[in-house]
Amino acid sequence: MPLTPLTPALFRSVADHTLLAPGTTRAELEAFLRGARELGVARVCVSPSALPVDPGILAGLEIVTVVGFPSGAHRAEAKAAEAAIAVSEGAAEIDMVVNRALMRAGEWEACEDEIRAVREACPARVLKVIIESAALNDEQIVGACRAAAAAGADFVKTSTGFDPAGGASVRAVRLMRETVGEVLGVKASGGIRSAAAVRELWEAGATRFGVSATAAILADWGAADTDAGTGPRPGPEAADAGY
Ligand SMILES: O=C[C@H](O)COP(=O)(O)O
Repeated sequence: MPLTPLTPALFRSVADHTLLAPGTTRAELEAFLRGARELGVARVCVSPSALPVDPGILAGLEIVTVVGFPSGAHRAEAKAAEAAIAVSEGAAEIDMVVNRALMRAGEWEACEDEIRAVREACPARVLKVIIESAALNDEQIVGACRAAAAAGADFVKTSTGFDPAGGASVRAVRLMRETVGEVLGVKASGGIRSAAAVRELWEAGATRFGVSATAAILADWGAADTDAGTGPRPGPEAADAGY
């Protein structure tokens, strides 16, 4: 099947517009959410402590949050509890960081158990598994993707954006896509700063993007000349249509 061209409108429907900076104040969060509405994105990714968000301020934006973030070195029960609380406070999607020690040691059963514990804590929500691909070798990336699929995750995600090893790469996205086939989504995140980078990652198999530089990316795209700003936000069907 030919790849759907990634337009700015489609990008807005598959971008998780992100603010995960430690120390973000309530006023900064509100400014970020106002900016998200102006950008016309469908979804925002914020820290769990930012929840719940006043629906008046949220104005229909979907909430993605993170658990075990950013190190992943938390107990599985703690990650599951974080996910359950986030769901009760309005999160539509959960991005969990997997225990890196398990992936580096090839302890795939334990890795799968950890992901399943979070899966069971948020059964009706989209679950993404952050594997911090820049810190793993190919064999570890493949193992982590298989564990995520076996545990019932919806997406594998390249990076937290906070690891010195780096963020999303075309190579990792391609390997992750090859491993999960069309069954899971692949979220590219961390260090994505230009429209060209987004398009390259899309062509490599990414179907979702975690980006804090959303405004700069859209400006870079020349989106102001197309449908930026106050245009209609893509409906849920755009996000559900295999992206
Ligand atoms: O999960 C999303 C990442 O934290 C975003 O990273 P970024 O700030 O480099 O775009």
